[in-house]
Amino acid sequence: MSEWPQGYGKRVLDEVDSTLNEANRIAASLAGPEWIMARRQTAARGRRGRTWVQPAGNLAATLVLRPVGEAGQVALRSFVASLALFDACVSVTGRAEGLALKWPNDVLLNGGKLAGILLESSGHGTGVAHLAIGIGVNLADAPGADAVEPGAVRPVSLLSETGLRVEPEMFLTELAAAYARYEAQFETYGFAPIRSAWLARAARLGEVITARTATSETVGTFETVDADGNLVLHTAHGRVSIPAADVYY
Ligand SMILES: O=C(O)CCCC[C@@H]1SC[C@@H]2NC(=O)N[C@@H]21
Repeated sequence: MSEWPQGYGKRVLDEVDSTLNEANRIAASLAGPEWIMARRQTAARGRRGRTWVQPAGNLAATLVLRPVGEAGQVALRSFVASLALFDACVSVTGRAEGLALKWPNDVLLNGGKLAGILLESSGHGTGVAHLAIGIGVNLADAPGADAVEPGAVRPVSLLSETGLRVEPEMFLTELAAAYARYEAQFETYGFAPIRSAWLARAARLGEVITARTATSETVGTFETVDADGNLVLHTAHGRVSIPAADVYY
């Protein structure tokens, strides 16, 4: 069991609309990074405007930061957070087998979606005033397959896949400790080591995948993630670099 990381605050709420909303409300008053956890969310959101379903016993948390740097660099914390999530899963289960990262930042377990991340920021000019990293982990229960769109990875829970019951607050401590380690690495050495570590845990690297946006679909071999965090596919028309999309297998 890890120690709570120094320099990071924590607040635990019984109920809130969304920990991302709470992050927006308190960001200006914070002196340092703060984790907000909620046992229940009444209006949780996922990526691309989707609703996030949070059965009881699952983790819902948001980390609020005031990062230095321009927006593109700040957004790379999506990879920092997904690596931390991966490590927290290893800490609580004692094994990395079956775990993988799906671009841009989902954590998969046995091929199903165990956890998702949603980054939101408020900005001024090219900078970012605060960054909120919202994280949902299906610890106890996963929403039914009907809660996700056709073709999406099926949701799974840690309990159903491993038989392990992990309390949200205990998981949050592992997550916060892992995040603090990767954040320190990112601040000292930049994106390169984070990128390498992420690629070493990537799902479907070298395989044909589909990247979809609201207006386009690209099919190609998953070559790499570049130095800006873009998904790089080798397609019939050459190399394509994709900054934002949903990936389908
Ligand atoms: O679509 C995804 O995969 C991202 C899901 C992010 C869910 C988390 S739960 C805590 C935080 N609060 C929210 O309203 N959403 C994020």
